[in-house]
Amino acid sequence: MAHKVFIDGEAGTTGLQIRERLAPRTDIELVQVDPARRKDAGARREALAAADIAILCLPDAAAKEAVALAEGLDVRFIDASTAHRVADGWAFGFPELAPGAREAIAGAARVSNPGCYSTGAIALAAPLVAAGLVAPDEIASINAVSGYTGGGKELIAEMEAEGAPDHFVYALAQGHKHLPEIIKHSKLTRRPVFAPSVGQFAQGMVVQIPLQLEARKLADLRDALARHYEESRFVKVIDPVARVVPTVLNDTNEMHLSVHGSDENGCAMLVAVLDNLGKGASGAAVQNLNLMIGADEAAGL
Ligand SMILES: NC(=O)C1=CN([C@@H]2O[C@H](COP(=O)(O)OP(=O)(O)OC[C@H]3O[C@@H](n4cnc5c(N)ncnc54)[C@H](OP(=O)(O)O)[C@@H]3O)[C@@H](O)[C@H]2O)C=CC1
Ligand SMILES: CC(=O)N[C@@H](CCC(=O)OP(=O)(O)O)C(=O)O
Repeated sequence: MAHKVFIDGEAGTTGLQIRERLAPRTDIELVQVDPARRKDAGARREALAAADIAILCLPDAAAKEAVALAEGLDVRFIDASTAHRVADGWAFGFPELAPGAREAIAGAARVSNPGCYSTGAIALAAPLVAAGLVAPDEIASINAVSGYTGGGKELIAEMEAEGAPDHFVYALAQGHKHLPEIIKHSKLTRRPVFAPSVGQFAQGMVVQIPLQLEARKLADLRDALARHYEESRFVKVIDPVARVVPTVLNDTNEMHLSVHGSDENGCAMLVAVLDNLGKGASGAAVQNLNLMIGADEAAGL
């Protein structure tokens, strides 16, 4: 029997892309609300009651509201928002994070997806901290550039309007919403300075972590990442390239990690490339859904 899936927020950027990935599948039946009533609490509760799994593609407040609306119902959640990424009782939806993560997601009633920048930052930092190669207080800064769809419908409208900038940096006040999850799930003990930016392109991102090598060699870092991800179908450790282009993995659920720098100069740059709407959002949600329903992890991806 098909699994019933309700995408709450299916008219949004993340929701639409999840719907596109799920619509052709015969093992999934989409539960939908009349578009005119998509923000109506009663209509949403009816959809939640009819669903086995609800995927929340909503602003944080509306995601919390959806969980409250489902009180007493037997529906499992995948939340794409920031609302529950460091909350107790929620599995963190990054199957490649550590041994057991995949099984925890598969058996969970509530799964919270990582943010897009967080996916890149945690993918680089967590295995190196876990291996003892990077100290928990060592990562001083994280830099990133994202396509503008990362900001949802509002930022898309702004960046597609006449006179929009080619590039901007933001979140300079150091309150970016992804920092708590990056710290928690990478097991950092110091808050990194985070420098995200947005470019005049729709999808794709690069996340960078600079490091002083000290006694390490680049190969130590690269080998540890390669070992951690050797079984992964979506996360690959690749050779460094001279120019890192944020859009190369668009419309895929893949993420490429690479270790750049120079042993001679003593500096390293860890780099992650992903599609903010792929492995950074909609692809990750579908991967987690696959695990939760016991389907092939890569189905529809
Ligand atoms: N875009 C990205 O790259 C990523 C986004 N996310 C997260 O996913 C979530 C969705 O983001 P995104 O798709 O970009 O945002 P969008 O703004 O594109 O879409 C949000 C959707 O939610 C709908 N909505 C708002 N309030 C309610 C409500 N009370 N009930 C039902 N629907 C509601 C909106 O309706 P309306 O159409 O009327 O505006 C809109 O369709 C956010 O929490 C975001 O942080 C996570 C990772 C990456
Ligand atoms: C470009 C842009 O504006 N990006 C968003 C984050 C996108 C994202 O990942 O949203 P979630 O936190 O819900 O995952 C931001 O910086 O707020």
